[in-house]
Amino acid sequence: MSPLPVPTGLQQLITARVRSVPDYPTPGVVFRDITPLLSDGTAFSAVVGHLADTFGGEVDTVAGVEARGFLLAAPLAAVLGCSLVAVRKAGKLPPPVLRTNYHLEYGEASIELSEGAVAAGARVAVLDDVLATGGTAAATCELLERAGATVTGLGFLIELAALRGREQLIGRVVHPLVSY
Ligand SMILES: O=P(O)(O)OC[C@H]1O[C@H](OP(=O)(O)OP(=O)(O)O)[C@H](O)[C@@H]1O
Ligand SMILES: Nc1ncnc2[nH]cnc12
Repeated sequence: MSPLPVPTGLQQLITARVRSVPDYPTPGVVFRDITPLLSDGTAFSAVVGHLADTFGGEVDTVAGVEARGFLLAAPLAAVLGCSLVAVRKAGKLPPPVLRTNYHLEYGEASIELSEGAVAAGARVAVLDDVLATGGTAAATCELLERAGATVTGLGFLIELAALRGREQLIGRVVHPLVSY
């Protein structure tokens, strides 16, 4: 698939509604807070609409990464009429699960996927708010592929380009709506 160009007006809407918080959650990190965007129904609807235009007809399932990825994946799955899969932080899903460990910009974590949550052969869009180092997204792809799914593409509200997350996603379709 080839992602649609993001209209300049939509990019401006997003950047105007993402709050940058220095030194959170640890010194040196600039945290990109999407809650002002979520508070603006028009902007949020435009974001989901663009993602639907991008992934519509190309996927059977939308996978959201806990927690902020759920906020994008759930409305997208509903608009597309696709199934929704939750990729969760370790310990939140009942067994049996597939699990993997990964590194974050500000720590380490493990994520899990319920066995049987995604159909073998399903075409999946992975959704998250931020692509930073790419550890979360790469780990999510690994879990989905271990489950037998195909990752058609990954959608992000924000790419933090300096953290070079795309290097973890070489060969994949990566579609951020804005890049910082
Ligand atoms: O590209 P990476 O370096 O892996 O970072 C990106 C991930 O970090 C954030 O999640 P976080 O783990 O902070 O969890 P949250 O959504 O529950 O706040 C963000 O929502 C992405 O999932
Ligand atoms: N700087 C950042 N802001 C928001 N979410 C993040 N996830 C990883 N890095 C982040």
